[in-house]
Amino acid sequence: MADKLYIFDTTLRDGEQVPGCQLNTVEKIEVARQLELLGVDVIEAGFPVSSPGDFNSVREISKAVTQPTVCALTRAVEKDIEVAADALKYAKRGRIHTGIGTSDEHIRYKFNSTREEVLQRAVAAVKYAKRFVEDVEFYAEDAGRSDNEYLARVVEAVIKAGATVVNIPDTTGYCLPAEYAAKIAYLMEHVDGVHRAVLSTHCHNDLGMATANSLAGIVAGARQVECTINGIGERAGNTALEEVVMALRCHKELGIDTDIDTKRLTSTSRLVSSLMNMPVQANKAVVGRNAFAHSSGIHQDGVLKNRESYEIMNPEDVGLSDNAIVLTARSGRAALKHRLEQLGYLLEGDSLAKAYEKFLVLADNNKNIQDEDLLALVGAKEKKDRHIQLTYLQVLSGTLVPTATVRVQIGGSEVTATATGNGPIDASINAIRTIIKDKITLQEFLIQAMTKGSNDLGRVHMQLVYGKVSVHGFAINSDITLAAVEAYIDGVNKALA
Ligand SMILES: CC(=O)SCCNC(=O)CCNC(=O)[C@H](O)C(C)(C)COP(=O)(O)OP(=O)(O)OC[C@H]1O[C@@H](n2cnc3c(N)ncnc32)[C@H](O)[C@@H]1OP(=O)(O)O
Ligand SMILES: CC(C)C(=O)C(=O)O
Repeated sequence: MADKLYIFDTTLRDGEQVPGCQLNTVEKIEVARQLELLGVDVIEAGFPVSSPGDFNSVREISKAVTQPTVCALTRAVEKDIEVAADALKYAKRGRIHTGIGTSDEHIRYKFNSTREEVLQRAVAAVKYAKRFVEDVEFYAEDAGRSDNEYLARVVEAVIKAGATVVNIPDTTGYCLPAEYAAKIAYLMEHVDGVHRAVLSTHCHNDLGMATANSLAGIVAGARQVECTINGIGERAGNTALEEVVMALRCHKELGIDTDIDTKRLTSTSRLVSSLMNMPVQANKAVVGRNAFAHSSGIHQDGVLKNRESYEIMNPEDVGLSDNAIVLTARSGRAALKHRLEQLGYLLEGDSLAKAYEKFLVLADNNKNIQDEDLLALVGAKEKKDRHIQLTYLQVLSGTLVPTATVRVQIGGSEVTATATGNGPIDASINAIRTIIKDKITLQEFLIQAMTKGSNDLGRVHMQLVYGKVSVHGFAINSDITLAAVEAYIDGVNKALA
């Protein structure tokens, strides 16, 4: 049985500190609900004293989610703690996250204070927060640069004062993984009563080591990780939730796991990216556009022979339908053959070699090779020359028996058929089946919105089987019934050809 790592998501607090990423309450609730579905343990919903808007967001999120703990950030200041407690009033499980800087840089310059005074303020803040909630997390800001001996004294004192979780932030993203691991190990070893609280990591990415540092801290004994979706956060960002979660799934030998439903990682990443207007870089680990895209011939050949040749994660596990074989001038014959097969063209030997020669000329001059380019390359018939063409479609659907009337041009004459089904697409396909007598089975059917919004284009992909031939039909239309019928007819044409 793996040890549980608690996932503390701070997308709505530290992530939202990014300029331009501010969300309104409705948007924050949407993200919080998605985080709940994703299975995070704690949602840090905001810093209530900072503005009436943030106060309101924390209060509304407290009402909107039931499973995760809702957490509110404060300084080691009584007023902050009172306001946070008020904002958390409706939370089923509320946590106050209070703290103060413990590095000499913070103590000297930010607070013009002394180590002893800061220690006393830390203890007082935890004790004060305990008056309002049972679950109090303490953060030792800039712990990454804090002296370990002093840090251990602070951690011990706040645990004694009732802290349930103690956060050891590498606020400036300064630490090296071994250094951060040694810090957590030092605390695990030298703090009396350390097992009465959970140690937490909160690593920033200033040197690109946030995930590595978090994992190092986890291996050394921390059992909560503070992270954000897509790694957004102050400056260079925070630890990316998806990276830690998938690293632990890939490295089961560590014996540590989370309750995250990884199949929701991609959709959560896209939601946060679009609401926060923060594009995800194409090569971002786990959720970037290219994270499962293979574009060079040797890799494509390897993946087509066996996915595991170049993939350590299954794309389905992070919520993608499949990996992507992207055709470029660096692709080889295996990838071209594979894509053409998907389009319904089986090329071998000489014909594949000829098509590949033409493909390379095309790819050297075009960054994006479209399916239409490939079809032209193999001399596929234009749509208007296809054996079967749709000329008319009418569907009735709603609270009645879905019915479709379909008219097609087939071998020079027009034929009309009407059928019912359990929905408009089923009815339309049943009508086509009464016209085309050949036994063609629908193996797979996928409808995808191309971007978002109710006026979006729908892309339909159907896999059809005719005897031993398996073909793929595609179509795009803002009317998804029409797109489905066109995709079916596209597949039928390929199968019969
Ligand atoms: C590492 C982090 O991410 S911490 C979280 C960062 N997030 C934010 O700062 C967003 C929300 N912040 C705010 O809205 C405002 O800064 C407020 C409401 C908290 C404070 O606003 P102001 O009262 O105008 O203070 P201002 O922001 O100018 O300065 C911060 C003050 O808090 C003090 N302070 C900073 N951190 C702490 C702390 N953990 N505990 C106690 N006092 C602190 C500073 O020393 C400074 O005090 P001073 O004015 O006596 O020198
Ligand atoms: C407030 C704390 C947890 C923080 O964000 C940091 O230290 O980076």
